[in-house]
Amino acid sequence: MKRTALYIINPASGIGRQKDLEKLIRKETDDTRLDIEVVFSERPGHAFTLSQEAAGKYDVVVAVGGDGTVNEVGRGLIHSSTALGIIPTGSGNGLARFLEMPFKVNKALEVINKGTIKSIDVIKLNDYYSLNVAGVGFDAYISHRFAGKKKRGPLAYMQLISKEFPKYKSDRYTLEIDEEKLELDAFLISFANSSQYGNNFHIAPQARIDDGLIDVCLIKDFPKYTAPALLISLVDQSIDKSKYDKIVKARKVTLKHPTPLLGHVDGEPVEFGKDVDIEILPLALKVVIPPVHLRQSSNILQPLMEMIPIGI
Ligand SMILES: Nc1ncnc2c1ncn2[C@@H]1O[C@H](COP(=O)(O)OP(=O)(O)OP(=O)(O)O)[C@@H](O)[C@H]1O
Repeated sequence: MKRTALYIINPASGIGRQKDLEKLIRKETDDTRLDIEVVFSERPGHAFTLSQEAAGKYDVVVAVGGDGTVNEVGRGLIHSSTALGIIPTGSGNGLARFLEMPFKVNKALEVINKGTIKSIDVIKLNDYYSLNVAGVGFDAYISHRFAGKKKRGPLAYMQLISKEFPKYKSDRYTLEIDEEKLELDAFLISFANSSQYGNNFHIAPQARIDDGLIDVCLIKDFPKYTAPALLISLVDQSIDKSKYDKIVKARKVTLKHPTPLLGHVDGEPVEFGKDVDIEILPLALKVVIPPVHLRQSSNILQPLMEMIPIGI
């Protein structure tokens, strides 16, 4: 039986390769298997509305964009029969990389034509939903600073990090992780569903997306001179071996702070308030994943290669 798919394109995501995507989607669709419709998100939050309206009506709703778009579209499909598809055209693409989605658009479209469906967990933080990684601390601070900047892409992001890092001071947080109570000075605290932020920076190397658990990553206060080693350990997936890192797997977490917390959810800046209640929603979202021959595990150079606009 033919499946139905709604493509939601975010024209503002990524590094400017969105033009002609609609044509390419129509050209590469196998219309013996799939009936498609294509729409564009018109403003922040619009992809969520479109996706929520489509939940239960289409077999697949495809997010064409980065982690922000994937979050908006995915959030609209939680606990529905409709699966999330991903055509990764953003600048970080954390969930797409974790799921080993191919990054060439024609290959990613083949995944939508042929892919299989798997259920994944979702993390709920107060009224927000994270499909990938959410948190507070330095990464959240950077997401707030990065929002609204005209210069996008991984290089602009790294530039901002190197400018802000020397000035940044760790903060004190109170947590209850399942039954364990904890107070600590942390550089950042991440709540990870997948293993990586995006661009192959792995904050939770052992995370599994369907284990019903949140990987709570506590990066403690560390001397600034150890930053290069920590950065390398994010890339080579060994941050969990650092003495400045503690990772705890949990179902439920409460985070408290004396003043309202700036946070991020899948890289998008949010404001959490003083208390954050975090819980896992096991297997709450269906996702289209690539069949084995289309899986692409990516290396650290790939994000740079994607900036060269050939081969889409
Ligand atoms: N038509 C639009 N105009 C402006 N912004 C939009 C529009 N549609 C969606 N958005 C917003 O664009 C933002 C960025 O999208 P997205 O995260 O997908 O791309 P990215 O930031 O390039 O990728 P990544 O998150 O992988 O780094 C999201 O916050 C989304 O709400």
